[in-house]
Amino acid sequence: MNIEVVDFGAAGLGKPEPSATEMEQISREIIRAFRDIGFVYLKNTGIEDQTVFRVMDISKNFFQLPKDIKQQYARILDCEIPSQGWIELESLNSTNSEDLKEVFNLTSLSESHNWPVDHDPEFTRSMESFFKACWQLSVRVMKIIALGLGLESDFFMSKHKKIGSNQNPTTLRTAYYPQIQRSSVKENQMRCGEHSDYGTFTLLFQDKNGGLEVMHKSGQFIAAPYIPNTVLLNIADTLQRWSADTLISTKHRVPIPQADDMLNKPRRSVAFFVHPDHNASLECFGGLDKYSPITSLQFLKKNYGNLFIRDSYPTSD
Ligand SMILES: O=C(O)CCC(=O)C(=O)O
Ligand SMILES: [Fe+2]
Repeated sequence: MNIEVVDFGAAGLGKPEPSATEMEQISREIIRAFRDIGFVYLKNTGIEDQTVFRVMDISKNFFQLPKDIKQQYARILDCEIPSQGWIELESLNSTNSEDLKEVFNLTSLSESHNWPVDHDPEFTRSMESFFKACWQLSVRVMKIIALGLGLESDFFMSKHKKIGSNQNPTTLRTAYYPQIQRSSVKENQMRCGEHSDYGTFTLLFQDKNGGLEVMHKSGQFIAAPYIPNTVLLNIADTLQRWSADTLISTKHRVPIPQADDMLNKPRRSVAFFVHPDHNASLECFGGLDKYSPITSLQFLKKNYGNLFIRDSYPTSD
């Protein structure tokens, strides 16, 4: 019951165009890995640990700023980009206590809204540059998943054209999980409560402390440890519906560590949540008609209305 590791090398960033045979092999392996669990590790993607750890280190400087300064960059739910900004103690699972973490989200590259440029210009630059690297890798992943599902190679790309703008909710999230006092942990509280992601798929990078757990199709949670120089790729809710449940959006969580020495270690992670454009029409592909067509934004508003509270958000063709 392990999460498989797939070698993405031939399609990694900085490599020349992979051959059709190489692309087919990677896509076969990824789709096969998704049969039992909606998570797979990719190695040799062209994004190395060194780059990821640098983003985590620079993020820490932001998280260490006094609360009243971070508050100036807090997420504003009632605005065009409701995901962007700093969030303290978010709850990803409404039945539980809030998560023991703080995060900063970057969604729009074209707006400086909520950006701590004056307090921390290095943070701004490193997040923007990592957003772009993850975006490039995601485009390659989109091609490979399309191929593995027998779709046109630009099938997903054509629905994700506005990443980095206010017309697409794709988000880079840097998260900081502080040290924990066991006595102050509330009942059912976690570092990150059990949930599935909302969008198309997610790229997830953990620090060396690991800690993520993922639900196997048997219902049992299994460890998804840190593996050097890999990224975790997981299917999210929008792609599950779009694929008429062929691909499964897997629940995951980060519990409170059992070992006392791990409680004293802060934990960091960085995630890139890929979403279709707001106005992308999601008709179940492959000739399946399990769910009626819906736009990406309608799907988000229907299922995550607590985040998408406005009547309308920017769209254009
Ligand atoms: O921090 C992690 O490893 C997981 C975070 C996560 O799953 C999320 O923010 O959606
Ligand atoms: Fe998640």
